[in-house]
Amino acid sequence: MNLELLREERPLVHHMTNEVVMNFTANGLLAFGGSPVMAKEPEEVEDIASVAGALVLNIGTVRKEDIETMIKAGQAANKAGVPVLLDPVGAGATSFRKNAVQRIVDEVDVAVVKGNAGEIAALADIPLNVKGVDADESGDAEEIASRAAGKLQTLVVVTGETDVISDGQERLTSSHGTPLLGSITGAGCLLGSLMAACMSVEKDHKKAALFALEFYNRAAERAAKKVGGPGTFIPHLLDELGKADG
Ligand SMILES: Nc1ncnc2c1ncn2[C@@H]1O[C@H](COP(=O)(O)OP(=O)(O)O)[C@@H](O)[C@H]1O
Ligand SMILES: Cc1ncsc1CCOP(=O)(O)O
Ligand SMILES: [Mg+2]
Repeated sequence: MNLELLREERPLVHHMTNEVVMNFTANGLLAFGGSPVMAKEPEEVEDIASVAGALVLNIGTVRKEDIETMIKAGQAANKAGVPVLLDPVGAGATSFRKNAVQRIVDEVDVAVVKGNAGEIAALADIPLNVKGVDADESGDAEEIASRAAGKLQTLVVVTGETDVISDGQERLTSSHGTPLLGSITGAGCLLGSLMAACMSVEKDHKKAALFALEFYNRAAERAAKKVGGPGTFIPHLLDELGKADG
């Protein structure tokens, strides 16, 4: 994965995402070196998705009518060879969300599904306690990732204290990061944006996902050393995302 190339190209990442994290995600992706655009108007999503470097579909505050639009955008991305990342926010919380994800993966060729353990477990039909958009960390993330990858037939990323990437056969794990990421909203959503930006320049999506995970979590570790709590963590995280890895 060539970060210099990404920063030169500044890939456009089309987001159809939730209202909670739009600003934070846009700032984080800009700091990292990508170019965010948030757009969900049915009349324009195909035009934007087909010229983007990657498309993020995030169901955090999705409404019934948005699902059709996401599918439309996803299919336009597929036609143009633009990779699609799906973040199944809160998928374990309601059957509406779980069904929304199922419809999207049935109708769109999704390259990566990235979520926390509770969300991905729900998609793999593994029972776990889920409270809203936050994860229950009691499950076996490796097992959850493998089962979900098999069921969804996509690359799956399960986030948490240890992150797992699975394509159903091979599993990669990464244990960087800081618990402070769990004390701000949008930590997972921003990771998805960075991953999508990396997928636009690195066609081996497993490599792109691992690079994004490690880069992001190491930046968060450095930021955590400089702060006393979640309020000051956010600006330090943005600063660290703009630096070289290390
Ligand atoms: N306890 C933890 N220690 C270290 N890193 C964590 C911890 N919990 C989450 N992370 C990191 O925070 C980011 C968001 O993960 P997570 O909290 O699982 O997602 P979400 O915000 O979607 O629930 C990931 O990069 C993950 O590696
Ligand atoms: C709090 C909340 N509610 C609906 S979407 C959302 C943001 C979730 O962000 P993340 O999954 O990155 O924690
Ligand atoms: Mg999330």
